[in-house]
Amino acid sequence: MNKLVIFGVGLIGGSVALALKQAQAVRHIVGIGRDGDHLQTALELGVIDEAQTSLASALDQADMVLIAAPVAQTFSILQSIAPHLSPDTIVTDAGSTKSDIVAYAETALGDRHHQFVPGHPIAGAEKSGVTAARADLFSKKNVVLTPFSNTKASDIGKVQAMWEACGAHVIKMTAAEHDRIFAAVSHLPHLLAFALVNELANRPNADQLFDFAASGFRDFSRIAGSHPEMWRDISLANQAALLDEIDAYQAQLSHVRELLQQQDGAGLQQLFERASHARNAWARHKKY
Ligand SMILES: NC(=O)c1ccc[n+]([C@@H]2O[C@H](COP(=O)([O-])OP(=O)(O)OC[C@H]3O[C@@H](n4cnc5c(N)ncnc54)[C@H](O)[C@@H]3O)[C@@H](O)[C@H]2O)c1
Ligand SMILES: O=C(O)C(=O)C[C@]1(C(=O)O)C=C[C@@H](O)C=C1
Repeated sequence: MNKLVIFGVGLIGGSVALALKQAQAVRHIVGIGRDGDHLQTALELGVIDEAQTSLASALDQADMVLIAAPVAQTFSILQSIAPHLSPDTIVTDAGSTKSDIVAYAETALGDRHHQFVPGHPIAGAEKSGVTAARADLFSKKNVVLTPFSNTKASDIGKVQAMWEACGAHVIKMTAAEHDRIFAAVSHLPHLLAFALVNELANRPNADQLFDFAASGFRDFSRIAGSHPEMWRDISLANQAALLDEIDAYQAQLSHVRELLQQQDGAGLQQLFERASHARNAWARHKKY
């Protein structure tokens, strides 16, 4: 690829840039950001080749545009690029939700929405910003694409090739299926971690509790250190699926509470065995 434009050069946008540079899969990367200082850091670190404030200059001769900003920013970013978008430029994104993004693309790009290929790399961290970016972040990780039915196969193929150059494996599904899956295995776990840490932090003896918290707490709560704006946007965008997951989790928690209240050791053991077996099987298979 000759020219890539990245909106949001943070953890994800920066890691894509580093991975593509390492693979020598791009000649020139232009960054556009909300915060000039962050973009300057990205330039100084050599993550991007050019920091731009002019959308017309940035989009001129661009092969691809990657939107890697919090998902609620996507609509205004798409609206701002629409007047400068040439028919040969492919637009994609890295947002953690997809039904909202698909709707944004249809509204903001109108009959040119087929130029947009929605995407989501299933890799990340609780750290944010370009200083946390890594060239190997997507190595052997999944990337989900939820393409429109009227997008050219060759355009989808270019986005797939971009992620494969980052070392990722690409899978396609519908946006609705994507949002249901990630509500269960990503969005709910983040909400639970935020809720637990918030509840403990509000207690009068929070300092004492955190002093004694060890590796169990560390592993459960790591993702509560994640970016608040990013997770606010994800939660609101995937509200319906997330509410269903909260209900299912609350029912399970009530069941555990009942077993405990009844001193039902056999019931608790059976539940813990099932969960432990499933978790260990996942870990063996995934090797994360
Ligand atoms: N962090 C993860 O684990 C992870 C994983 C997969 C996907 N994602 C998704 O990737 C996107 C980026 O997440 P991140 O972790 O890189 O966040 P980040 O905070 O590290 O980076 C986001 C960048 O976007 C910039 N930005 C915000 N609004 C903007 C706007 N209107 N125009 C241009 N730039 C803007 C911010 O200044 C920041 O530099 C989010 O949509 C998130 O849902 C995150
Ligand atoms: O490793 C982490 O910190 C993550 O939260 C990464 C994680 C995930 O839930 O697995 C978070 C959100 C993204 O959309 C994709 C990946």
